[in-house]
Parts: sequence; structure tokens; C-alpha cells
Amino acid sequence: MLVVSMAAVARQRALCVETGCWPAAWILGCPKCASTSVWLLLHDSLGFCGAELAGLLEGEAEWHEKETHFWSGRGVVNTSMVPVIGELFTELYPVRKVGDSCASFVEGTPDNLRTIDAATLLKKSAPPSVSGLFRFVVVLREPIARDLSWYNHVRRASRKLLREHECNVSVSYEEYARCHAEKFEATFPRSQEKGLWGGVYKLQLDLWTRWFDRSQILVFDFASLVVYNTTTYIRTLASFLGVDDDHIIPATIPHRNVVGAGDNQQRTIDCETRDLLEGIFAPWNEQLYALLDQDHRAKRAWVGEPPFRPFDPMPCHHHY
Ligand SMILES: Nc1ncnc2c1ncn2[C@@H]1O[C@H](COP(=O)(O)OS(=O)(=O)O)[C@@H](OP(=O)(O)O)[C@H]1O
Repeated sequence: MLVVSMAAVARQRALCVETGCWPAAWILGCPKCASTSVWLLLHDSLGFCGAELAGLLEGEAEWHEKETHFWSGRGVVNTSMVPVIGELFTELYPVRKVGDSCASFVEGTPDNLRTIDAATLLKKSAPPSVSGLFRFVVVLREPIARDLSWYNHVRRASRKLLREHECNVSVSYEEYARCHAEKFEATFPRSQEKGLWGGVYKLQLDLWTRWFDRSQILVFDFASLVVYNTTTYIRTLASFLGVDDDHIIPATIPHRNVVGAGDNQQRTIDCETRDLLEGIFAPWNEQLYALLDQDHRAKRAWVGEPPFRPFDPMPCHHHY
């Protein structure tokens, strides 16, 4: 049986209202940035539980346990519903589970980071005594690698996701990326939720820091978390989430990819496409690094947040 951290239980109890709770932890994003692995770490090793949704098919229930998509713009909530959103949402996280089967709750919809209205709606819906206690986790991955991973994901996804997609995914990644690059220019500066905007992290962080204190948001770079410094980063994450040192904190992070290894995935891209995309992302990446650096210097970030490691360039191959 999992031994739950009492410190985490106490934190979570402060977020419960009547029969339901607001999750203490939120994995905000980004999609294809190891959000499932972080969720599994919290769920399997640190005693966090996801949402309890009744009446869903088995596979869907497992997915929604991590991702409620309540705030991510799929039509579930809008501003007119603010007075009742809290009541509806907290029903998904029953207070009876806290300290029993769950140390705490976590919401892990990775689309939340880039959804334009998510932070606003959440801030307006949660009581101030509660919203100041939220802990948000953001993992950011080199944007071209993230986009390639998303392309592989969509190619195997449901017809619905394919229909929603504005560029054809049945072509090579290079062709798909060129289509998005053209739309990126055309749609500036809106549509932050679509296509290449998914990798413009500076603007996504701005959406959240407008409404929540920066010290409530822990920003990790993907490579340090999953490759270079996993053990330390897991300890940092646990400490940020209020899991006490007495709790056994794992040294490794799971590796889950919903697409499934061995599926016919595209893993490398040509250098022409890499350079085209790099030209789009590089100025935004620079703005992101500058923002994070300022947050650290001005002590706006949580004191334990490590310096952000700039992204390694996306590898590519030349055609000869
Ligand atoms: N531990 C570890 N080490 C290395 N890589 C890892 C790890 N955990 C997750 N991943 C990679 O993250 C991608 C999946 O991210 P998500 O779970 O956020 O995807 S999803 O948005 O929930 O669909 C997916 O990336 P791609 O393989 O490039 O598609 C996973 O392989």
C-alpha cells in the first residue's frame, strides 16, 4: 500500500470545499513534453489522484483521470458559467479520498498552458483562499521536437482530431511543417493555441502569470527533467508540491509515449525544414530565456526553481 505524505494531505485538505476539492497540483503543459510521465510519477509514486469521472468507457476514464479538459477550450466551460464552475469541477475530486487512497489531487490536461482563456476562467472560478495554493508545473521542450512528436501523435489519433487539424498530416513532417509555417505568418498574432503557436512558450507563460503568482508556477526544461538531471528534478518537483522529505521519492521518471514505440513514426527531419522552423522559434525562445532569467533575478520564481537550460538544437539531416 502506498504511504501518503501527510504534508501533502494537509495541503490538499486546505483546498477542499464541502464534498469536493480543487486539485493542489496542475500539470499545465505542454502537450508532448512528458506530461504523461510526470502524471504517472505523481500518481504511482507520490500518492496523487486524478479526476473521478463516472459513466465513461474504460479507456476514456483512464485518460480523463489525467486530463479533464475542463478548462482547455473544448466547450466544457465558458465565462457565463463562472458562478457554477467551481461546484461542477470540484465534484470530480471527492473529499472522502483525501488522506485515504489519495494524498492529494492533480489535474494534468497539457493543453491548459496554451489555452487562451484557461487561466482567466480558473482564477475567476476558484475562491481566492484556494487559488493562491495551487501549484502549477510547466515542462517545456525544444519546440521543433515537440511539434514533430505532436505530428506523430495526430497521425495515429482519432478521426475527430484529424478533422480539427488545419494542415494535412498524411504527408511528410516537412510538408506539414511548411503548411504550418505559412499559416503562422498569416494568422499572427492570434491563434496562439494552434499549429506552431504550440511552441511559443513565452506567450503561454504570460497568459498564466497575468492571473497567478509566478512563484506558484514551476518551470522545467524537458531535457534536464528526462535526460540530464532526473533525480534532482524529481526531488525539486516533490518539494514544490509539498511532499515531505520523509516520503520515499523515486529517482527515475517513467517514460510513456501514448503513440507507442515501434509505430511508424518520423524521427528525423531535413535541415531545410529545421532551419525554416528555427527561424520562427528562435526569437521567441530568446524571449523565453530572458523572461525566465528576469524572474529568477527579481526573485519572482519559486526559490527552488532551477535555472532554465536553453534548448539543444533539433538535429537534422542533409539531402545530398
Ligand atoms: N522519461 C522520458 N524520457 C524521454 N522522453 C520522454 C519521457 N517521458 C515522456 N517522453 C516523451 O514525451 C512525449 C510524450 O509527451 P506527453 O506525455 O506530454 O504527451 S501527451 O501530450 O500527453 O500526448 C513523447 O515524445 P516522442 O517520443 O518524441 O513522441 C515521449 O517519448
